[in-house]
Amino acid sequence: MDARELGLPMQVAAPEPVELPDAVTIWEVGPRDGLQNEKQAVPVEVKLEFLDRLADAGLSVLEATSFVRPEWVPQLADAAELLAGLQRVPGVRYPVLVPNARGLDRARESQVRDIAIFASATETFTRRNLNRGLDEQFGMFEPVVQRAVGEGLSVRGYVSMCFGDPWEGAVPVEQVVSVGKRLLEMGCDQLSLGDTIGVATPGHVSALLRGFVAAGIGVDRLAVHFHDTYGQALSNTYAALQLGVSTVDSSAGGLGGCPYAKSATGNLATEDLVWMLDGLGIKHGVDLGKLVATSAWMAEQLGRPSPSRVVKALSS
Ligand SMILES: CC(C)(COP(=O)([O-])OP(=O)([O-])OC[C@H]1O[C@@H](n2cnc3c(N)ncnc32)[C@H](O)[C@@H]1OP(=O)([O-])[O-])[C@@H](O)C(=O)NCCC(=O)NCCSC(=O)C[C@@](C)(O)CC(=O)[O-]
Repeated sequence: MDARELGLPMQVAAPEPVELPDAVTIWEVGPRDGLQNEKQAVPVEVKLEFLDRLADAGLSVLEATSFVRPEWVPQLADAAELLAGLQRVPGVRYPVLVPNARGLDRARESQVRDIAIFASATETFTRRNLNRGLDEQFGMFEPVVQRAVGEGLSVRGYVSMCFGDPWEGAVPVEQVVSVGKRLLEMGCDQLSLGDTIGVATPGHVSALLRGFVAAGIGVDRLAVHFHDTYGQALSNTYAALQLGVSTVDSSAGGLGGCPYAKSATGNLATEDLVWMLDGLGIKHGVDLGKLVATSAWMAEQLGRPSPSRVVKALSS
């Protein structure tokens, strides 16, 4: 797909910078977003070692897997087996994706404490990813969120296609804010704003975040989730940090992609993020050496090199 035919990237002027946060929570999505699109089966033992090594490297939030319909994402069909074998490290959270009541039942059977629902800002992607219409998705999520909150779970709400959609082109800020607002009103405690196909640029990121703030939603409730298709993930993250966002999603070694958005490539690499945060003096709690060794090991398991610049630079 050539995003320029869709009017992307959208040109939005960058705003005045504000102070950067002192510390950032890295929401590591490698085990879930990173592996969900792998063609070859990844053995559950490899996934477990991946999770253990990421925890040992100091990551405190590890998005472990998804309790989606196994036919839709076969790579994560082993979710229950994975969580049964997981040695949970105290202080580390292991959120999972849950789309519906059946997913929540399965997650609860696996003693999950943190879940994430995943909405889309566009009609087409909602249909492709959830087999539901844009409005219909809320009817699916609402009982899940209500029950999860009632049972004391934390609930994150993803919003996909926040910037551009491969079928619909540029996505208006108001459309994204409206979807995000509904998820927060439902009871989600945090939103993760996804650039699913990696077409955003820093000015567009600022405009979206300002749109949320103007709607009364503080940046403390927002996380950002960038894919690196056009090489903008790190600059986009910097734009979000400038506006006070302090939760950033990334994937060890830059693994990733969405099986229902073919133009989605890997996520922002956690190593690249850590390198930048180190340079800015922002705390994150991660041991970069251990993380790079983990991604180099994972690249061997998958039989291809990591796309992360920092992994390449530090493991050669
Ligand atoms: C939402 C559904 C389930 C609808 O899928 P559906 O086919 O419409 O399912 P249904 O509701 O019609 O149910 C049909 C059958 O599936 C079963 N079923 C139904 N749900 C489940 C479940 N949870 N676990 C196990 N089984 C399930 C259900 O019990 C029933 O079984 P039957 O009664 O016929 O025997 C499907 O579309 C789905 O699983 N979609 C997930 C797609 C996905 O995981 N995409 C990737 C994640 S999103 C992403 O990566 C983006 C993100 C988050 O990273 C941010 C960004 O980058 O933007």
